[in-house]
Amino acid sequence: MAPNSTTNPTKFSHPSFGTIAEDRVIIFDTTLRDGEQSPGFSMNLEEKLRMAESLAELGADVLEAGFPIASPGDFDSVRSIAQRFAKDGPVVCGLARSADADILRAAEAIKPAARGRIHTFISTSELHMRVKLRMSNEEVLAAVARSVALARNHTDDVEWSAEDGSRTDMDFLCRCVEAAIKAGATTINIPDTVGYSLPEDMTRIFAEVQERVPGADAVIFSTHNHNDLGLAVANTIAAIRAGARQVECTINGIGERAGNAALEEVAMALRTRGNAIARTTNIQTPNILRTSRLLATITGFDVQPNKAIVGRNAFAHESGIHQDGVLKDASTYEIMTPESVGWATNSLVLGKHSGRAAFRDKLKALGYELGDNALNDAFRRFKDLADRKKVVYDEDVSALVDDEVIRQNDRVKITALTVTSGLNTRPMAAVKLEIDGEEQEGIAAGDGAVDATFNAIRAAFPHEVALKLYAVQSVTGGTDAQARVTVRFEEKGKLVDGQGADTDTIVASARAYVHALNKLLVKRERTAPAEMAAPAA
Ligand SMILES: CC(=O)SCCNC(=O)CCNC(=O)[C@H](O)C(C)(C)COP(=O)(O)OP(=O)(O)OC[C@H]1O[C@@H](n2cnc3c(N)ncnc32)[C@H](O)[C@@H]1OP(=O)(O)O
Ligand SMILES: CC(C)C(=O)C(=O)O
Repeated sequence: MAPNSTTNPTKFSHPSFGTIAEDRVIIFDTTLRDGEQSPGFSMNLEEKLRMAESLAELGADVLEAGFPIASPGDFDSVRSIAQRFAKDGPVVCGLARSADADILRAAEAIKPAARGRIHTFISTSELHMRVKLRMSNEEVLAAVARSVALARNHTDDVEWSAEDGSRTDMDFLCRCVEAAIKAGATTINIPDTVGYSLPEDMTRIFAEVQERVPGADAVIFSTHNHNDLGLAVANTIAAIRAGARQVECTINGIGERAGNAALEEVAMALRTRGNAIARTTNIQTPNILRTSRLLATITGFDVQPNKAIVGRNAFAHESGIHQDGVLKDASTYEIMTPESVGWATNSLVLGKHSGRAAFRDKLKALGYELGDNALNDAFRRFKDLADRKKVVYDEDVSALVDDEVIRQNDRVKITALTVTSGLNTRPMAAVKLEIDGEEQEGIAAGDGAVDATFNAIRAAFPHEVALKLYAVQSVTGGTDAQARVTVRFEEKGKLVDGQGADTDTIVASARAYVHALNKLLVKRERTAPAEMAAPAA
């Protein structure tokens, strides 16, 4: 049994944290170091400082601020962050290879911090030692002892990592860990550097190392997982359950190649599945979203919409059955509240999979109260629109319902429209109108598709009217946006406006024309009831 497994928790005393509660997991954020190793994600000093501030507010316990030997800029960043947290705040950590120069540079960089850590590492897998380091086992063992001891001369808080630890021979890994502990390491990290492990590998490795290595119960074990197989968070949770007390993670899961375990996912897994995992963090989860967004703004890389916790769709529901469930009780489809991670609310996105419950709810929110028949008519048009349009925005719903409402008592209705137009073709339009219940057809040519359509309407329902205005406006953005068309007629000094909306501008134009025509008929009825609105032929 691992000495600090979930059934036998042990309290730790650590130079930077003192006694650590049995159920506490230390969050080691490496957004500014491993995260920055994502191609294209480099941050300048000012950006790193802003990010460090935000991570501290989020409640990260350790900030790995950079790799000081890598460049003067990296050194300055680590040093500036250490200066920022000179009185209190998170532990500030600098990374170093086992080389003396790396360790001395890291020591100098973290010096101003109230609590500073040197994190030194060396590869322990047979492949890395042979091919990359070209060092023997004994040389690596000596480097472990030497680097940790040197780091301990500069700070009490020293972390040692076995790079490619998860692919390391277990006997050799245990010897290295023992050497690091003997030399004074206070945190031992066993990374899955290339994201190769399965959760059961993590369980085995962490349990075995803690069981076999003398002194293991006096240090904190840490887990650092890459996402090459999409298992970084799963492996992190498995390591925690096998006794790891520190997790290394990044905001939005950024990091070398496919990235690291995402801090927000680990923190929320621990919080949401508290009973099963029995571990907590200091993360102020309502700050998660804004920290994630700050990183996206700084790096210029948004997270994908379906990203857990912080993706645009993480609390959005599009399908009718889910929306209906969420409206009845959000817990039917939400395992955590949106507010708990910083979202203002969840969202019911209207689309072709939505049902009446969500549509009715949206109408209510937009201030419409429709009877059952009107609701059904509007819902039919909404489904038709949703089939043509990827996202149905609030403005689309308003335009659609307004269009429906204004047409309820129309005497003239457009029931069909066919238009042909193009290059070197005379535009032609054919319409079918229903006039007081009777169908009339009209065919006409025109100077363009809209002109032909208006002429065809006049052919089906002869009338003379002065067209004073024709205006098209896009309801939302995108080529699939609805067009909202306004036409204005003038008759005997009186003006009437008509509106029409549709994803097809010509259809919207025809609707607008017919709408204005209906209003004109009503106007005529009012001014000359005896003539009963005969069309002015
Ligand atoms: C798993 C990880 O994420 S480890 C961190 C990875 N991050 C980075 O590499 C980012 C910063 N790196 C850099 O700026 C540069 O690589 C530097 C400054 C560290 C080194 O630059 P250079 O001296 O030009 O060496 P280069 O990068 O070409 O090669 C790395 C050298 O470090 C050696 N090395 C690698 N890891 C270690 C280690 N833990 N301890 C000692 N030496 C190591 C390699 O064997 C190689 O040595 P060699 O040149 O004698 O063959
Ligand atoms: C330096 C170590 C911890 C690392 O980044 C890795 O192994 O992935």
